[in-house]
Amino acid sequence: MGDAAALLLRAAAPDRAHLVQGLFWLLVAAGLEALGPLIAKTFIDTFLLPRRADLPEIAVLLLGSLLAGMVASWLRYRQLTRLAGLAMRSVQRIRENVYGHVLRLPMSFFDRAITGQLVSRVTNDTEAVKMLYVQVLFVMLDSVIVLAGAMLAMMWLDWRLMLIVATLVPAMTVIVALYQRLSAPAVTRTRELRSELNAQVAESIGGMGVLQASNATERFSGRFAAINEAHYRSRQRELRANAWLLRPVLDLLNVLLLATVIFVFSLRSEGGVGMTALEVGVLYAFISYIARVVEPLIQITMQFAQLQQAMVGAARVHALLKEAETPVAPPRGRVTEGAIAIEHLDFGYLPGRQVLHGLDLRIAAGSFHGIVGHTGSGKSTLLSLLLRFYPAPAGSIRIDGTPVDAIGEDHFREAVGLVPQEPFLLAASARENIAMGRAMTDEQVHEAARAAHAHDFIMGLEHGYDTPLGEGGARLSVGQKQLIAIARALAGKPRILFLDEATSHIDSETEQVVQRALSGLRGQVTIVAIAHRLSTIREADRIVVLNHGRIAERGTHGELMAIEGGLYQRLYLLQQLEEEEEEAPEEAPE
Ligand SMILES: Nc1ncnc2c1ncn2[C@@H]1O[C@H](COP(=O)(O)OP(=O)(O)OP(=O)(O)O)[C@@H](O)[C@H]1O
Repeated sequence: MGDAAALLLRAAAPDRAHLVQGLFWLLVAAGLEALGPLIAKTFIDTFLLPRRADLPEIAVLLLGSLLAGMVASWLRYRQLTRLAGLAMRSVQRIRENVYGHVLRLPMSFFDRAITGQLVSRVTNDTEAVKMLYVQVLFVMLDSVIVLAGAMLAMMWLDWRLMLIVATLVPAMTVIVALYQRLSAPAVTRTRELRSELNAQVAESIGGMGVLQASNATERFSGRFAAINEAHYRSRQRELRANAWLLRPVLDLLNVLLLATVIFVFSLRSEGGVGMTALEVGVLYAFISYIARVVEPLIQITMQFAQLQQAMVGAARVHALLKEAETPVAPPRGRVTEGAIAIEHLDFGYLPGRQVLHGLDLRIAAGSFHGIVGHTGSGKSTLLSLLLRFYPAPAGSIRIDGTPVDAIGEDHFREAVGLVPQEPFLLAASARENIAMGRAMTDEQVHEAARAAHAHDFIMGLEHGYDTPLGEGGARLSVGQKQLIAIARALAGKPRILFLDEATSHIDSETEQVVQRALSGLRGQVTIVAIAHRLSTIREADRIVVLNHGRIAERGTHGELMAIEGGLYQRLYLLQQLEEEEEEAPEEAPE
C-alpha cells in the first residue's frame, strides 16, 4: 500500500499545483451541494408550515438553490475531467518510466525474467494504476468531500442526530477491512494468473515452429485452458466477496439508519413536546442528507474492489521499478584503437560456481581473434563480460588501457558492435534494421551493407532498402538476416566487433560471404568471433581454445593443428568428419 502510494505521488509530483487547485474547487462544489437540503429545510420551516407566502423571498430562495446546484455541478464536472486528465498524464509517466527502466536493467535480470510476465507489468499493471487514479481515487475523493459536506451540514442542524448517522462510517470501515481480508489473496492471484496467461501466449508465439512441429498445440491449448480456468475461478472469488459484502450490507445499514432517525423523532414527539414545525424541516433535511451520506459511502466501498486490484498492480510496478539498474559509468576513458587486455579474469554467475578461471589474454587492436571450445566451456560468458552485460571483476578487462567499466555507456556502445547468434530483426525495412534509429544517410547505410556483403541481396528485394522484412525478418533466410545484423553492427563504425556464433546456422556459401566480410575488415576493426564452425575463424590471427573456463591452447590455425592430440586438432578433425558424413549420406552402408 505504501509502495503504491509512493509510486503515485512521485508520478503526480510535476502536477502538484494543479492537483491542489482541483481539490480546492471540488471542496467548494461539495459545500454548494450541501446547501440544497438546508435551503429546503428553510423553505419548509419558514414558509410552508407557517403558511407564509412571501413570494419575493421564496423566489430568492429557489433561485439561490438552483444557482448553487448548477454551479456545484459545473465545478465538479470541470474539476473531475481536469483531474482525470492529470491522472492519465501521471500514468503515462509511470509507463514510460517502467519501460525506460526495463531497458536499463542488467542482463542478469533477464536471466530470471519471463517475457510475457514482464510485458504484463509494463502494460496491464500500469493500466491498473490508471484505473486507480482515474476511477478510484477521484470517485473516492469526490465521495469523501460530499460526505464531509453533508456531515458538517447535519452537525449544524442537530449534532446528536448527526452522531447517529456518523455510526455508518465505522461500520463501513469494518466492512471494507473484512472485504479486503477476504478478497486480497484472490486479487493478487488473479493478477499473477493474468500475467501467466500473457507469458504463455508470448512464449507460444515465439516458439510456434517448434510447437507445431512437435505436435504440442493440443497440450499447450490444454495448459492455457487450465490457467484460464484458474483465472476465472479467482475472479469469481473476488466478485463473490464483492457481491456479498459491499452493496447489500450497506443498503441494509441505510434502511436501519433511516428507521433509527425516524424512531428518535417519534420518541421526541412522544416525550410530550409535540413535533414542532422546526423539527419537520430538520427531519426532511436529515432524510435527504442520509441519502447523500449513503451514496458516497456505497461509492467508496464499491471502489474498494477496484482499489484492491489497482494497489496490487501498483505494487507489482513498484517492485519492477525497484530492480537495480545497470550502474552508469562516469565517462572517463575512451575506446581509441580497440586493444583488449584481459588479466586474471575469474567469474561465476552464482557464488561458489566459478565459470571462468584466471584468464589472461591480449588482443591487439585491429586483430582477428577466434574463440572456440566445447559447449559450456565459457565462450559466451567471456563475450558477455567483454560486452559489459555482466560486471567483470575490477581491473580484469581493459580496453585501450581503461578498465572496461569506466568507459561511458554511450561511447562504449558506439565503439563496440555485436553480431549475436540469433539475429534480432525488427518488423521494419532493411534500412531501418541497419540504422536502428541512428541518424544515418542512405550512403552510410549502403556502405555498411556493402561491407557486410548484404548490399546485393537487399537491392534484389522488391523495394530494395525499403522492403519491409516482416516480424523478426521472417521474409529473409537465416544467412541474410545474419548479413543484415553484421551490416547493423558495422554501421555504427565500431572499433571492436564481437561475433557470437554468427555462422552456426548458415550454409557454407553464406559463411564464405561472412568470411569475406570479416577479411575485408581486417586491420580496421578488432574482431573477436566465437565460432562453433571452425572454418569461420580458420584465417584468424589467433585462435583461443577454452576448456572448462581455462585457456587450453592459443595460436594460429596452423600452430594449433600442429599440436598432436591437442584439443583444437581433435575438434577440427571431428567437425571435418561430421561435414563429410553430412555431404555423403547416400554412401552409408545398406
Ligand atoms: N546466465 C547464466 N546464469 C547462470 N549460469 C550460466 C549462465 N549462462 C551460462 N551459465 C553457465 O556458465 C557455464 C558456461 O556457459 P557459456 O554459455 O559461457 O558456455 P559456452 O562455451 O558459450 O557454451 P555454448 O557453446 O553451448 O554456447 C555453463 O556451465 C552454464 O551453465
